Amino acid sequence: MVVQVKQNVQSSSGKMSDNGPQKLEANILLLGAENVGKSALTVRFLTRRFIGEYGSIESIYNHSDRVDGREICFNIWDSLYPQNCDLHGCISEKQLRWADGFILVYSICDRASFNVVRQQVQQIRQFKKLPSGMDKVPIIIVGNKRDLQHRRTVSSEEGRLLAMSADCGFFETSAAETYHGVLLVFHEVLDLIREARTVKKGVGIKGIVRTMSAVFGKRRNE
Ligand SMILES: Nc1nc2c(ncn2[C@@H]2O[C@H](COP(=O)(O)OP(=O)(O)OP(=O)(O)O)[C@@H](O)[C@H]2O)c(=O)[nH]1
Repeated sequence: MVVQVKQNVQSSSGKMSDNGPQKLEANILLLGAENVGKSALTVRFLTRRFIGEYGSIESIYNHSDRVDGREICFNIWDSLYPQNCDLHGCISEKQLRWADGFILVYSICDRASFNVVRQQVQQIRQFKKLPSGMDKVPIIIVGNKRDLQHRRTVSSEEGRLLAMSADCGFFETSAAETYHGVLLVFHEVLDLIREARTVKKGVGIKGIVRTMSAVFGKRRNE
């Protein structure tokens, strides 16, 4: 598999890290069947543009931006759906290891692509090894090509139900029509990654509950 690395604005190590309050680095993997708009969503997010044709090249893009006053380095892997699937289904072990968060894309006009997303959610939930302390992998499901309502074969309801049942975020959008909708998708996956990392560090809700229990428990024993 050839993965082309494109430097966009600033380079990075490709590994999720949190270097103090200034910089957060997040690896985001786009998955889904062929032709659903993975590249269109990625390019829209990176350049604000929809250029129509993207070719079939697998790329990892590095892009730095400020979100909520904090510098974020996005590493975005725009994948190709493989011809042959391996032990872990159609997501490689390398991809599973690399990603901090996943965007699973289908086309609202292509039921087969919706079924691919259904399988890929299961594969991620089954095979992605969670770093200790993290309780779930951040996943967003995206129904793309919302502008093609007249060709719709997957209802919004079905998309939402799948996302709910698999505990994922859900958006319907159109890479062709809206930059803002696409921005929301990437910011949401970033939020989920940040949340997961906070829980991992033990300062999330569970961590606070544990700390309070420890304090009050100790007082009771004094
Ligand atoms: N109408 C419409 N067309 C779209 C949209 N997003 C992508 N397309 C078109 O769908 C086709 C496939 O888009 P890509 O972004 O190359 O899809 P992909 O999932 O990266 O495809 P592979 O590289 O084969 O994996 C292109 O002709 C795009 O112009 C959208 O939101 N609306």
